[in-house]
Amino acid sequence: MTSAIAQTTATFSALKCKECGAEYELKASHVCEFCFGPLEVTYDYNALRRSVTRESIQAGPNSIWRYKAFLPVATDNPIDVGTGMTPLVKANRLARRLGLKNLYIKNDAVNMPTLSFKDRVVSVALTRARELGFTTVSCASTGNLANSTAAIAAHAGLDCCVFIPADLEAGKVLGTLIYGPTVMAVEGNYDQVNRLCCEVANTYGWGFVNINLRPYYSEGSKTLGYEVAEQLGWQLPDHIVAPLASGSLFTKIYKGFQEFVQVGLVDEKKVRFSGAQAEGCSPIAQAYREDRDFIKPVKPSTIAKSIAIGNPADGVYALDIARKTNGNIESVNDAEIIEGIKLLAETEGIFTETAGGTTVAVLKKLVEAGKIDPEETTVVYITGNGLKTQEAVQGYIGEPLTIEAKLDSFERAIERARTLDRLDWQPVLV
Ligand SMILES: Cc1ncc(COP(=O)(O)O)c(C=O)c1O
Ligand SMILES: N[C@@H](CCOP(=O)(O)O)C(=O)O
Repeated sequence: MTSAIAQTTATFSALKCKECGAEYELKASHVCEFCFGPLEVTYDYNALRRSVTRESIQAGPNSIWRYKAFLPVATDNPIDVGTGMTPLVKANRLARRLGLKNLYIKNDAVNMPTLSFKDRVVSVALTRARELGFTTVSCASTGNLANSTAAIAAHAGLDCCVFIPADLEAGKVLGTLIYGPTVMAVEGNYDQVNRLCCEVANTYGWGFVNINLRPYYSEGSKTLGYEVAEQLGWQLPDHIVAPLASGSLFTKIYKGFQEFVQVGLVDEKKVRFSGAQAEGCSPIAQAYREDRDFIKPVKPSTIAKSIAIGNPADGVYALDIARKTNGNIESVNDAEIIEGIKLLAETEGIFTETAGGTTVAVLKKLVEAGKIDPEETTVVYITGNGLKTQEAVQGYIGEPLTIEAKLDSFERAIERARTLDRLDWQPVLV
């Protein structure tokens, strides 16, 4: 079996406004000149139907690039740092705890190279940036995107300058600086960082992955839909639960499923889409609850900093998908987010960051409210790694028991652990 990237003629043809349908050439641009709607890449699905099969995908590399025909890059040598094809874990212990039967975790906490789903979108964006002739790349980030942009730019030999809010977690800041980019820590929240970056993008000839390259960048998230379909044996799940910040990830998983149906790789199915937000930044959940079809921007205040976007670019599209698929959008508070992180770690051995804690906590809330059928095949998207947001659980997970290097010290500690309720299992003696 070869793992070569299939030589394909480009199947993407234009940028199209999601609102008014105006078409544009494939340049670095993200907003419609007529109605200010977002631009999206269009594909020739008839050509894809003729040229792509399950077998041709499986013969491709063990990375997102096995789906290259569905991604907006022309080169046969994309930047491949092993991104994608992360495990789809059958989460039996978590399922039992919640009273579900068919629960899966799509684990992007172990994505390469920087342990979040952002490696997918950045691999696509920087490949496209190179094609469009950019030598400097940039982003407005809540942390994970900065990690990813810096790492993949380093690999590709691109100059890099990233913008983050100044109050990010240490792991996120260090996880960017290590790759040697220029890091601008902006005094302000993500929405202010993003506004500044829009101005910088108008002044400097840089490729901003989530601004002027956004139509290409966002397509990378479709691979989270494709992989789940392939890993479930070329079937769609019944229900997915995913975190929402800008709403882009959510809408692109939906687009990924739809495209696989459209080209005949999977059978049609109505997948329910449920979204998760932190209560301290839940503009989409609020609109959902209040039955509004517009988003009122909010000022974020939550430990879930990676998803703290108060003015979500794709919020209305995420809202629409949740409604039309009979899904839900829920929010949880910071204490529930911490419990969500612990629950996933203790049942499945997966340490997620605050975005994942939010998603697991929302899953629990939806199950308790009877909004997830125990029989449904449900996939929960875990999008980032807990090692980057250790501050969030500090003080909530106990301390190690310090002992002398002597057997009796150990045995006293075992007794102490039992009385402190820190040992709920019986040590086996020889
Ligand atoms: C770990 C993590 N999960 C989820 C999201 C949400 O993605 P989106 O902004 O596409 O909704 C982000 C960033 O926004 C993130 O960093
Ligand atoms: N959460 C992102 C920042 C925003 O990304 P976008 O896709 O919503 O533009 C990050 O990890 O930095």
